[in-house]
Amino acid sequence: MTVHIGAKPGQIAPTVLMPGDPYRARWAAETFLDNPVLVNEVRGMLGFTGTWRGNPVTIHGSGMGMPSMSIYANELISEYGAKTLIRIGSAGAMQESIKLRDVVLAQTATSLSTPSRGFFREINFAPCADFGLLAAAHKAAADKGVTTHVGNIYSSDVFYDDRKDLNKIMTDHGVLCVEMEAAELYNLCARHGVRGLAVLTISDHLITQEALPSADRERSFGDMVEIALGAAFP
Ligand SMILES: O=P(O)(O)O[C@H]1O[C@H](CO)[C@@H](O)[C@H]1O
Ligand SMILES: O=c1cc[nH]c(=O)[nH]1
Repeated sequence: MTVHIGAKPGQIAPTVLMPGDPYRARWAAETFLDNPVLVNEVRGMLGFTGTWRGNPVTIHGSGMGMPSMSIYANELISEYGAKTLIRIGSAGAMQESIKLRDVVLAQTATSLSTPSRGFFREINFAPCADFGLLAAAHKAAADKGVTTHVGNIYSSDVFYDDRKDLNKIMTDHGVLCVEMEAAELYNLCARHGVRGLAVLTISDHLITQEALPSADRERSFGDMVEIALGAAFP
């Protein structure tokens, strides 16, 4: 057990899928895993371990924002030995060519800052996905007939951003979408020598202002979960 995770040693699988939303963790575990067992509920942050095609998998919430992701990723890696961490998150589209429910594979993640800022000091570190996972996710999506967008995303510290000029700069530089955790996940995976990837589903659109309801964000992003599982176990 750790400060934030109540699982016993051995109850967390080497492969962990991480939605921000703990209820998405429950839905994904109950929908896609065989024999899912609740292994954490400290602070209401749910984690489940089961199997997918015979492979052990944990699906554990990260909470919203990079500080929360940092707590769970650090404990999962350092205390439970997680080796592959795949964020399964929602995101806001920043390009007109990207539509609601499209899937984005985050090759790299731009940010204004991350919790690792102090650690890196003068280094402007470029957080990036594990290429093997990225390539496997791309293939898993293609095999399912799901079109993906692959590229740079924006990991923001704010959901309600009053700096609209920043969004335009991101859009003008080809950034695909905005979310709030991937950059720090990639920083931590690099630091600890483990594999990281973010597979995202577009839940709303910063240009068209379209948005899906919260129930859809919790329970309807199955393609993203199957792509993440297919990437982990190609
Ligand atoms: O749906 P999740 O995975 O939580 O991801 C996105 O949704 C939350 C904001 O609504 C942030 O955590 C953002 O990254
Ligand atoms: O962080 C996020 C997630 C979904 N949609 C957004 O606009 N921002």
